[in-house]
Amino acid sequence: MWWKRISEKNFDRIVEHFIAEHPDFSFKKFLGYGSYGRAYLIEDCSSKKLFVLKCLRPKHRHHKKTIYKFKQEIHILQQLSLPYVPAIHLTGTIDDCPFFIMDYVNGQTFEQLIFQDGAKFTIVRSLAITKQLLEQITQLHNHGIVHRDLRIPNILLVEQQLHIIDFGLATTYQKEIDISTIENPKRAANHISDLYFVGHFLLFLLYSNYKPSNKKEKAWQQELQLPIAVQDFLERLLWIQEPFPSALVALQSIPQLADI
Ligand SMILES: Nc1ncnc2c1ncn2[C@@H]1O[C@H](COP(=O)(O)OP(=O)(O)OP(=O)(O)O)[C@@H](O)[C@H]1O
Repeated sequence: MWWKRISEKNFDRIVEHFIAEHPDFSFKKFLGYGSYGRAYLIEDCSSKKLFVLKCLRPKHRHHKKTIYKFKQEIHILQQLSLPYVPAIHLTGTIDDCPFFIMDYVNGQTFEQLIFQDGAKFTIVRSLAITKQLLEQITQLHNHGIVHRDLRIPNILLVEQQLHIIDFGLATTYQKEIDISTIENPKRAANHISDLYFVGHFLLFLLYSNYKPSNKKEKAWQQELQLPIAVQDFLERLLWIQEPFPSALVALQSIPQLADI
């Protein structure tokens, strides 16, 4: 019956069964879940290539707004054809829940690198990584898409190359937004949102190398004691100072070695 609630565990079994019945794929494991979706690792039986099946969580399967958002993620990924964004290979529904199959990004998220592996990023390395991210974001914006969720679990490193996943909050780039009307930079449908997230991403990288000298927490400007060019750059990303007018200008404004 349509109103019957399926537990997430039962749903995992339904997905596993669906994959087992599919002639092309085999089920490997459950990867994780977010607020909208559950993700599973699957393998193409002939090429042995790994893919991710992302499915709407069953508790949302009758929520029109959530289904719309989920389908928008599919639509956005279908529009993009970029080497650092997973391509979509198949879409469909499992027990009334929409799903899609995309490339598996076989790397580590920056959340894993920093908090599990204890990776430390110097200022120079942090800026080099941020430069790569800004190059990708500039391209995304040129394709008319804003990601709006560029957090450390959604950015992965694969052999020194960054990859971006989870386009669940992405939207089309709106050119005509008056910046003075933006109340929440995280939700803005233009560069302001992604640059704000890049600012936080860069702070995570820089804090990986920070050793607190006393227990009292201070503002990042006092704790990190960054070269002024880096602090100014961060403050513009975070909209503490005048924001950059585009991701391209932010990219062109990355502090150079001589400024550090
Ligand atoms: N293309 C992918 N390649 C590798 N891992 C992925 C991929 N897509 C998702 N994952 C992993 O699967 C897990 C669940 O991802 P999913 O995007 O469903 O949820 P989420 O990131 O927590 O966010 P949301 O709340 O936006 O749905 C996460 O651990 C994520 O790293």
